Amino acid sequence: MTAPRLTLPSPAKLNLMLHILGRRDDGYHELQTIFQFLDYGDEITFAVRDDGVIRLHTEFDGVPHDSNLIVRAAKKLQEQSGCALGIDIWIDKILPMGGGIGGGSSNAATTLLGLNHLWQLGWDEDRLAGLGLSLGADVPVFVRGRAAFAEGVGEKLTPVEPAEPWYVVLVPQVSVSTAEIFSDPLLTRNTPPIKVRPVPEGNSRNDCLPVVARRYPAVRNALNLLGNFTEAKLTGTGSCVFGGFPSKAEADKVSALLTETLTGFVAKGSNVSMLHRKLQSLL
Ligand SMILES: C[C@](O)(CO)[C@H](O)COP(=O)(O)OP(=O)(O)OC[C@H]1O[C@@H](n2ccc(N)nc2=O)[C@H](O)[C@@H]1O
Ligand SMILES: Nc1ncnc2c1ncn2[C@@H]1O[C@H](COP(=O)(O)OP(=O)(O)OP(=O)(O)O)[C@@H](O)[C@H]1O
Repeated sequence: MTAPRLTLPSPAKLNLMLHILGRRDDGYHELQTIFQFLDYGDEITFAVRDDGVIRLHTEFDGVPHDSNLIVRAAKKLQEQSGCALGIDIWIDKILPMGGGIGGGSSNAATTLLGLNHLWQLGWDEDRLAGLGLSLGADVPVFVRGRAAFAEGVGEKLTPVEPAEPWYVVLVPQVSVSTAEIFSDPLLTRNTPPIKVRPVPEGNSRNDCLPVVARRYPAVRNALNLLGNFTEAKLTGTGSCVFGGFPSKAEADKVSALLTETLTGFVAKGSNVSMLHRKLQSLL
């Protein structure tokens, strides 16, 4: 008998602002950032196996099977929970890699939440977010599924409720290495912490932008083009660039003009991840 399949969303995120406060002894940077989700992302399908084998059936260019964050997340959860079950996994991948919209981190979080459900582990969110952090700084926010003001390396999360506009997201055809941007000597690393909550208006800067724009002409070009219509921002360390619009019609109009020469998409901002909305509907 074939096992039933469960398909779950794996949404993208945007960093609505990103300040770098300093560098820790382990080389990681202390940040303040606001994460919001997009109603746009990959879809991951799971089917439980009873032989303990973990197998991702979809191949990724340049990412070996055992290095894929989906497989690493599944293996860690299996090891730490002592679960004897395995899993077959397929992914419909639409999120660009190295785009700053968190595709790999989101895939890891969807895997953790999906397997917790299918393997009936009963882990709570704190424990899943803790395991997630060991896979990447952006994984915990995807595990928790609420738009958040993040501190530390991105793991200290306070829920926030920014406006939920329609975004035009441009995807310059370059993959930006997060590690490379964080090691650039010219990176601003001394922005004073914001101590007031909620974060006051006028703090929407991304400290990575000058370094990324200098290194990647394609990102600079996307910022300039979108900047003709709205405030154009960089998410994470890029490469993606985004701007908000009050309606889908306006976002579609600008997107149609820009995607004649650039790749991009339109998506709604969301303060609750579509993964969590789907999981809630299963209970
Ligand atoms: C820049 C952001 O995208 C903002 O959301 C994230 O903080 C990056 O999160 P991520 O892709 O999950 O990052 P990780 O896979 O943990 O780290 C990639 C590399 O970026 C650097 N890194 C990352 C996060 C951070 N707070 N400080 C860093 O210095 C480190 O060199 C690390 O080796
Ligand atoms: N399932 C996965 N999806 C995407 N990338 C993965 C995955 N597993 C491993 N990777 C590796 O992780 C790298 C970063 O991918 P990711 O899509 O998370 O980048 P990103 O959007 O810039 O993320 P972030 O905003 O978290 O920095 C990829 O270049 C790839 O080598």
